[in-house]
Amino acid sequence: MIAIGSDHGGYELKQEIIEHLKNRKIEYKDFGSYTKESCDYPVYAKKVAESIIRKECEFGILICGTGIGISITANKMKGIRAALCHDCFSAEATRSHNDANILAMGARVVGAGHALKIVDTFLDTPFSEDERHIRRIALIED
Ligand SMILES: O=C(CO)[C@H](O)[C@H](O)[C@H](O)COP(=O)(O)O
Repeated sequence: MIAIGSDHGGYELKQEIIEHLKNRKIEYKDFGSYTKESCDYPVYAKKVAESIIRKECEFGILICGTGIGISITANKMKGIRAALCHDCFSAEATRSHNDANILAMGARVVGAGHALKIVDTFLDTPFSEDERHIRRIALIED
């Protein structure tokens, strides 16, 4: 199950990603926002992060205008490793090396076509399970 959330700045891209997840038959839970009305990204970052901490969802996708505010917020929560990615190389590396559990993007930074490729790369790349990466993630958690 994928948790997805955005503020108003990310609302339209969120809806495009939801359509993409439906086409790929990937289950998702939409934590809002549900309109383009101005709202506060920390609210949605918290909802998505909590669903991962509860293990209700395996991964999260968070979108705001830049991806910055929403990823800063998510990373304040223990157990969350939110990666702000605007290219496929970073999306692959953060899954493989950091075992990132949230992908953050900025809808004012990246186009929808590219964003969908980044989503696919993130969701389709496994964690490497390499000892050095496990050690570094444990240091993050400490
Ligand atoms: O937190 C952000 C900046 O890193 C996001 O991009 C927000 O979406 C942005 O600040 C919202 O801006 P707005 O002027 O209220 O639309």
